[in-house]
Amino acid sequence: MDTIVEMKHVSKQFGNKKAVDDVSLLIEKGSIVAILGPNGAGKTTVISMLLGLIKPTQGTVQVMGKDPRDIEVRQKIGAMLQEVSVMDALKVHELIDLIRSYYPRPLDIDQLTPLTGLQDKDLNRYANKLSGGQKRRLGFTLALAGNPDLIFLDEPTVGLDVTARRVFWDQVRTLTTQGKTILFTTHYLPEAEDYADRVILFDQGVIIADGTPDAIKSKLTLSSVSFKSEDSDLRDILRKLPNVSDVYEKDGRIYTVTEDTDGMLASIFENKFAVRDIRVEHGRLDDAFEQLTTHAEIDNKGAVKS
Ligand SMILES: Nc1ncnc2c1ncn2[C@@H]1O[C@H](COP(=O)(O)OP(=O)(O)OP(=O)(O)O)[C@@H](O)[C@H]1O
Repeated sequence: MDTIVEMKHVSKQFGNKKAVDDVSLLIEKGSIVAILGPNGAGKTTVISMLLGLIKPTQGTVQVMGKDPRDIEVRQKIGAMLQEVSVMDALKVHELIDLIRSYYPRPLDIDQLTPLTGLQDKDLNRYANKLSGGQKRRLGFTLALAGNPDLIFLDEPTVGLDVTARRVFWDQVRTLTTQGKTILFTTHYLPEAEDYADRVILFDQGVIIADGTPDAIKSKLTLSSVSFKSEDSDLRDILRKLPNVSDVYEKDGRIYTVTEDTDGMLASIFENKFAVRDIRVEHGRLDDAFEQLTTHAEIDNKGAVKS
């Protein structure tokens, strides 16, 4: 594996608060990694350490084999943070040129705009006059301006409509084919599910799940095949089928819980069960996330409260 980011036993303490607690991780070059977690989980603290903005209290952080504060590393990193702090007195093209000037081998503006969807007509406008969506595109443009190898995107699609989101993620995918690595945060989990190669889920300063979205879902969520049927004996027959772990009825539908939805469909057709309106449902990353981050409180009588 070609490693671009390495954290070894990293902790960050703010006063009494341990925001990050003994985190170790490696990130592979060319991957798209989603850093997820509920509010206060430690995501921003981790990213700030990777960007070299704050120092760990303990442990080591290396980006491209060096300290992230090293100038050579900084010149290979681009970041799109939540609020683009747009300088009022500058026009869009001036702002882009300013950021380009910090980097040794920046992209030209006409290479950048097709990548980020910023329109030529926006280049001459004052940055603070742009709409929310245009500001996100400008933020993305500034993150890519220096032609970085490692790109941080903090909630990059907030305020973008559905089409703009899709175009955005298609462009991100294109960047990884050029060997670039993407680290992003989002509270919009379907986006992580659809576009991340890997999800790292933080909670209370530690990593509580790490893997492909499919691996995390299959470990934590259930799949089902459901249908409508008037056959009153069917539920008992279904319970006896191999791979069916539960059968229940909800809103006029019979649900069979199974890891093998294809096998379940085959059984329905082979046995000619009198069913209609068949649906196959797989658990979503949201379900896994909720399951992992809902902290059950135990009261003093030993009962678990969610
Ligand atoms: N500069 C700071 N001083 C004191 N406490 C801090 C500081 N920065 C973060 N914290 C605390 O550390 C914990 C982790 O914060 P962090 O901002 O990393 O979480 P997050 O996962 O990014 O949350 P969010 O999704 O709300 O942005 C929180 O309890 C936060 O209050």
